[in-house]
Amino acid sequence: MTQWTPLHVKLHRTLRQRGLLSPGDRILIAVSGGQDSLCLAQLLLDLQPKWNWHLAIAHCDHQWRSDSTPNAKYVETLTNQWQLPFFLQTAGTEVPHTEAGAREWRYHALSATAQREGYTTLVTGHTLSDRAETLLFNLIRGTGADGLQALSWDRQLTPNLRLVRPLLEVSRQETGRFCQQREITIWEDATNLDITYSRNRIRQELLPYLTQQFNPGVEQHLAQTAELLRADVEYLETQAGELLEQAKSQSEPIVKGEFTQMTQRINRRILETAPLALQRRALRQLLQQQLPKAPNYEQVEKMTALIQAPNKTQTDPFPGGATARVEGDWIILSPERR
Ligand SMILES: Nc1ncnc2c1ncn2[C@@H]1O[C@H](COP(=O)(O)OP(=O)(O)OP(=O)(O)O)[C@@H](O)[C@H]1O
Repeated sequence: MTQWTPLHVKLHRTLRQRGLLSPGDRILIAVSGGQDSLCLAQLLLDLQPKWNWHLAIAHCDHQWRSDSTPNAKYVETLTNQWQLPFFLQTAGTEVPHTEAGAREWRYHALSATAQREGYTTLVTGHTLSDRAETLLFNLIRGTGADGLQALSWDRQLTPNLRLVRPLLEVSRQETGRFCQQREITIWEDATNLDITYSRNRIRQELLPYLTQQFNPGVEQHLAQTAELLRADVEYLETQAGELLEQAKSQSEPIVKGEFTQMTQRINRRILETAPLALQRRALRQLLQQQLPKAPNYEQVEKMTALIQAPNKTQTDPFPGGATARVEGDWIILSPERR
């Protein structure tokens, strides 16, 4: 059996303490060929005899880079050496050549493979370094605590499939060192070096600058901040959900075409007594439930202002045409302008 390193011990402990994986789980590992996901695959393989998992590897070929086919072949060869099942998904021409478009297709393809092949957990190689970068990226674009806590340990993707990120306490430096020690060849993704992407500039320029000029532990500290915010956000979201339920009264269904849309009546007097943080979150949850697109900062602020606004105040239409207005003690959100 492979000699356990401190990294094996750390991962084993994280998995147990956080209840991320269970013995006997059927786990699909998303492997790009980069150092993080290769490190994850090798670590899980080393831990497998203790946990009795059923492991398999999935790779998504975006057909985007000129080396994408040999990249996929390389992951397949390694998988064969590891004697694990291998699943490849190749993108068609319809997949947009943007980071966001590629990501969306990838999660969709990975989920579809997992469900088809009967895997109940999908794991990715996101690290502490990704968490720090995501926090900075979202901070610069403007976000509340929700954006800063980005990258959770686990999330239900569908009723039968959970996404788990076991390496969120491991840095990119550690995954690099591990691959070197184990002599695992890393497939270098040339687009990672392209600093025209803001994410790469954060990785290549901003974080090294902050580390040298401000604090050598900045990456770790940012990741810890993300972890603290995660628990805060979870708590606040639960409280806001309860507040919203209290403030909601009868809903009046309106039949419109083949769709049934809801007019929501929200009691302002109940919202008024709650702290501003919960008022905002409760109304954002309401807008999320009712609008076709996630509401932005201004839209949530407009709704929140209605709590104290004079009677008959009305908002401009939200995307999709819904408007909100004040009637006495109530905020009324209706699917269309009156
Ligand atoms: N082509 C791929 N095939 C399979 N898995 C992949 C692929 N690309 C990325 N992954 C998985 O996603 C993890 C994160 O990769 P990366 O940071 O490049 O993506 P990202 O777009 O920033 O991810 P996310 O949007 O989910 O934060 C990898 O460690 C790996 O597990």
